[in-house]
Amino acid sequence: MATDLLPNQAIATRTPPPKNAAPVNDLSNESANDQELPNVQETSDVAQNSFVSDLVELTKPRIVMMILVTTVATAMIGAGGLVSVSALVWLLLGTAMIAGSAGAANQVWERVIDCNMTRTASRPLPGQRMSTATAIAFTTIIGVAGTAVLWQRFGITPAFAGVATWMLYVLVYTPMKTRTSFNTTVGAIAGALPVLIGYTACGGQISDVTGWLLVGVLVAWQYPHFMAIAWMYRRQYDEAGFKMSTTVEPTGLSAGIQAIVGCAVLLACGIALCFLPGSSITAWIGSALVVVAVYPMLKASIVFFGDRNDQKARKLLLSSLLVLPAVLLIVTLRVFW
Ligand code: HEM
Ligand SMILES: CC(C)=CCC/C(C)=C/CC/C(C)=C/COP(=O)(O)OP(=O)(O)O
Repeated sequence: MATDLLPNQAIATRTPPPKNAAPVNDLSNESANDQELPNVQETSDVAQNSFVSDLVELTKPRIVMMILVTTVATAMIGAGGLVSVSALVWLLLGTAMIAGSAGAANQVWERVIDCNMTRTASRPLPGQRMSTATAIAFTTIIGVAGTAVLWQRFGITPAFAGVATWMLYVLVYTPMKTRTSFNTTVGAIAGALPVLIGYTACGGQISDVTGWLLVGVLVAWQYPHFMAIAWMYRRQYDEAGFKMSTTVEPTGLSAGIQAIVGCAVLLACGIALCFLPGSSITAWIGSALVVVAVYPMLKASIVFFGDRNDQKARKLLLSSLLVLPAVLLIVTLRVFW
């Protein structure tokens, strides 16, 4: 079973210790008495550090970090300018806690099926490094805390956007993953709704076209982003019983088309955001920059569509991780031009 790994996976993937593995300081082993045993403090420090790192891993930190990037951009777009440091700190803290809670709840839900994929088997729950009760307590605490921070500091709208995203991702998208490949569309909406947290927290209205165009940017971006991943891990998804575009249509042609269409819609939303404040030379410059920013991902999508292999898919994934921040930077700068 091919197990292409994302760069970080090579580090993150570790096989859980066999159930009957002797404990680290097994004093029944004679030779152990002759060796310098690590002192209790060192052992407990290591255990504490690994527990904390497992809690962080439960939140899907790299996805949360990118969500926070979108939050900073959409907050400034909603504010029509700079946002105070204190507001930004509370906004990022609240969003990170809700997003992390969603990621952790997803891992609680998938703790059994995650054992069936090399990519996810080393996570804290399938890796048996944390109890389900601890994970449930953790996701509840940070989810409630994050919602309270957003509600208290920014009002009910951004808090509601966060709770709605949480529920869509955990209670709708996650169970859909083993039933229909349409789950990706639901997941894309869940992954896009957080932009409304930053946008409405800092002055934007939920009825603004701008906010929904930003949602459109994120929804569109997730297709090239995930179709690359769906191809790279197609065998693992299929063997684990997930329904993804590349498992229900194994040639990958559908995945390639969805990636290209996602790039086209992303271009349209980005250009519309540049022209929304009015047609001007800066709108044309901004639009040209959006085209330049999206081009590498569009090219990678077309190349992947024409020649579907892991190497082309990895290039598409990596381009997606660069294109999103670039497009968000351009549409945010448009606020100041
Ligand atoms: C349909 C929606 C999405 C799906 C199905 C999806 C799926 C995935 C998967 C399976 C990975 C690999 C995770 C791993 O390393 O095991 C990944 C990586 C990543 N995703 Fe997404 N994702 C989606 C949307 C998003 C959104 C909305 C964001 C943030 C705005 C995001 C940011 C990232 C980042 C930064 C990585 C790279 C992490 C790394 O290098 O390991 N994704 N995504
Ligand atoms: C503010 C808030 C509630 C934010 C939450 C939004 C969020 C976590 C979006 C992630 C998007 C997404 C579908 C990730 C893939 O999950 P997956 O289950 O397909 O990934 P996996 O296969 O690696 O578990």
